[in-house]
Amino acid sequence: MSLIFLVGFMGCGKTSWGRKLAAGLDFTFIDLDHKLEAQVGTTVAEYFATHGEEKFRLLESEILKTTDYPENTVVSTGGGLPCFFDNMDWMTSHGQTLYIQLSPKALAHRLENAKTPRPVLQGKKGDDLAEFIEHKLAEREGFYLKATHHVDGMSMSVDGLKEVVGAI
Ligand SMILES: Nc1ncnc2c1ncn2[C@@H]1O[C@H](COP(=O)(O)OP(=O)(O)O)[C@@H](O)[C@H]1O
Ligand SMILES: O=C(O)C1=C[C@@H](OP(=O)(O)O)[C@@H](O)[C@H](O)C1
Ligand SMILES: [Mg+2]
Repeated sequence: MSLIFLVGFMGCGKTSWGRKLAAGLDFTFIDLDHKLEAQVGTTVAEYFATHGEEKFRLLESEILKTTDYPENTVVSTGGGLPCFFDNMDWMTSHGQTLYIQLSPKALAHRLENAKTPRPVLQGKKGDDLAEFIEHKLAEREGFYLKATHHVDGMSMSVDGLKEVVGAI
């Protein structure tokens, strides 16, 4: 049973790399935000707006822990998931965890241009966004660093990721 959880800040590439890595390994791909959206029938942003962050955190944790994962699966998590409850410990005890590390500057650049709205960012732009990311990443990175493997988000490739997974 190989279960690989991708963790990291919003915009580091968990969803896009997760899909590519799963295809490269011939694994199943699950994005927990997509799973939540399918379950509640709205987008993450709409769910936040209607029910608030606290309910979202409870639901994403429940989905993480109750999903019936197929044998070989790459799981992309939401950027906040490792930082709530015992979610990070749960992932490290149920599979391998891989932190996609990116600088606040690179994250700000991606999130400024991202199509999917991130409610946690509250529509921030420019310097406000950059400052917010720096603080939020500092707050969250201790959780991400608990991951068993760390990869540089700027110099990633599917083959490089496969090598890391092979080593696992
Ligand atoms: N390797 C990359 N280089 C540049 N931009 C990227 C790369 N991977 C993802 N992006 C962009 O960054 C944004 C966030 O990617 P996504 O996979 O949704 O990240 P996450 O799931 O970690 O929030 C998207 O707009 C995507 O197009
Ligand atoms: O960092 C966060 O708190 C969040 C990250 C999002 O996922 P991505 O990291 O895939 O953007 C999504 O779960 C939600 O908007 C909250
Ligand atoms: Mg994502």
